[in-house]
Amino acid sequence: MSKPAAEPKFGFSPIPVIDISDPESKQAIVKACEDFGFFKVINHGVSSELVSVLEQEAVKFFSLPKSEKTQLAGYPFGYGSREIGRNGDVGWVEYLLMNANLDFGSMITDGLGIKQRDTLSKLVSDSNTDSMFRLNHYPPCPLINKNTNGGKNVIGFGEHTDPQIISVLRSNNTSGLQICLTDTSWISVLTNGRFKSVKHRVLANSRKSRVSMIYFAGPSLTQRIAPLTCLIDNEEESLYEEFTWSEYKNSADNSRLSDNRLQQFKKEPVNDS
Ligand SMILES: O=C(O)CCC(=O)C(=O)O
Ligand SMILES: [Fe+2]
Repeated sequence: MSKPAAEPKFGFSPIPVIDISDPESKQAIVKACEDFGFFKVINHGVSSELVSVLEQEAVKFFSLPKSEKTQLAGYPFGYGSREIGRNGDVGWVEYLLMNANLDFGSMITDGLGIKQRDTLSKLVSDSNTDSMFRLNHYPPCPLINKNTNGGKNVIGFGEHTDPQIISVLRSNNTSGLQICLTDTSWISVLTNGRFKSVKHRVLANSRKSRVSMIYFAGPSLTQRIAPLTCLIDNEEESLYEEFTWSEYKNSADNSRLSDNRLQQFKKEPVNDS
């Protein structure tokens, strides 16, 4: 069971909304990645029928008896409940994590003005990428009650930055996702600090269930991770030591949800004095 959460230090501010049917949207995407690390997409061309079928299937799956769902329990892929990762993080959530593969990186590459059109998309679109699809279900939470916990928040999914390179999220109409606008400690290595990776969390709801679906795009395990050379100036130093995706994943596997997983790869600042 999750502990009642401390008062949020999460800020609120209008999130950029990007119409990706607009040819100018590529620049807006890059600006949103630099300023927030988060944006809402409209006119994305994914049919509402498809989305609602997927959502209904997710609801059907999570409505199955626990004994049937736990037959799919596994790590890293499979069904899980309450425990997030293997290092003691818990939340008011159950989920199903699957292996998956899509190509959508080229839009961001275009916006960054990278000539080789598919640089980023290649990273996350190989046939053997470490990409995944996650369904989350946050059932109504009876613990959010004035008598039992003073009406405090209950954490559905604790504060974290996503472990992969790009995340695409869709949720039903139940609110709960909060993004932290004041503390963006996770900084993308590939853009040498240019793009932000936003901290976020989900609060459980006392009456309604929340269902979310997220596609996490990642590269292949052997991929070397370093700033894209076309994005850094000649004199600009990389902020991070080089590492492979598999080295990063191994260290991420041993971290807690709120840890900064890139810290160990960060270069020591040079002291001029
Ligand atoms: O359920 C949500 O809306 C977000 C979940 C999330 O942040 C995650 O699965 O990484
Ligand atoms: Fe997340």
